[in-house]
Amino acid sequence: MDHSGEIVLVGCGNMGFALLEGWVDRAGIPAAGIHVVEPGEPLRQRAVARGATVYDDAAGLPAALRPHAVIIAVKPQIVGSMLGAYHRFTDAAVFVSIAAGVPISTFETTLGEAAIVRAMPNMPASIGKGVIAAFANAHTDDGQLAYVTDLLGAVGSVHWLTEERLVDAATAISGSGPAYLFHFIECLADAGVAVGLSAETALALAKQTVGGAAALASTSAFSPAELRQQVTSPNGTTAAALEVLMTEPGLADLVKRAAEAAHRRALELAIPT
Ligand SMILES: NC(=O)C1=CN([C@@H]2O[C@H](COP(=O)(O)OP(=O)(O)OC[C@H]3O[C@@H](n4cnc5c(N)ncnc54)[C@H](OP(=O)(O)O)[C@@H]3O)[C@@H](O)[C@H]2O)C=CC1
Ligand SMILES: O=C(O)[C@@H]1CCC=N1
Repeated sequence: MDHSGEIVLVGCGNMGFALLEGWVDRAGIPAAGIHVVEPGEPLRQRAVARGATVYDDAAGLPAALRPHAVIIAVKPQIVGSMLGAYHRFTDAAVFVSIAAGVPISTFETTLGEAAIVRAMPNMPASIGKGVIAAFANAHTDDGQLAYVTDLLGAVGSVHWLTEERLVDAATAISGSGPAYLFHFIECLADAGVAVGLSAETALALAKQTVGGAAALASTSAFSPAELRQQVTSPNGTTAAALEVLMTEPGLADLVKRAAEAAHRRALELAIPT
């Protein structure tokens, strides 16, 4: 990847900082070229600790700055009101929004015929293991598409989508998905305590089980269903557990309803408050 381009990162909260960490710590993108706009003093300080240049407001950005990319990582509800301050970058930069639900049309209302990408990363980007779904508007040229693919690809695998509405679907699966898995780890650890393990041992076993199973599922030639069958001895312990998890409506229904709720919320976030 060409590391010479400068980046403006707007919002350095949970996900903005995860991207910053991934770019600087894992992908070797020079922190000095990353300009972070973030009102929160402690959050600016942790960005400074990674080597980024920080500002409490867009007005502080240097007049001569011509970034290759402006990353919008603020809450969906405030996107519309803060975009105007970045209009001056539209002639040189591609705008990459990670805001859940906010449609490209909201950006075009303020930015006009700018290059805009709607991307949905997830938290494991902070350790270079993210997955990012993305959709670009028609004003994004091939060079900008390649640049954004490299930039997002530096922190995870990038999947370009053919329709913007699919970004909301991806949000419900991979954007929010890490939280589902973190909750599953909590549940598995609690279950471990219930059958007699110490809290510390139960959490260690639960974390490594989910991490190991995810790594195996990612790298194995077998499908998740085949791997599940390999763990399940006839009339054994796993079969006893899966009878609980897979008897309808079961876990499948619960996960489907959870993802549908996330998807509905993404659609609601498209409507300006
Ligand atoms: N968390 C996640 O795993 C993921 C989040 N996203 C999306 O990323 C975006 C950010 O989410 P998340 O990081 O969790 O939220 P956070 O609230 O942690 O981060 C947003 C940050 O932006 C700051 N901010 C507010 N106004 C401005 C402004 N005008 N200019 C610059 N920064 C500003 C906020 O400060 P303050 O709090 O003081 O207002 C806050 O520190 C959201 O749109 C979300 O949908 C996408 C994928 C995954
Ligand atoms: O919860 C949210 O709305 C954001 C989007 C995906 C993950 N976090």
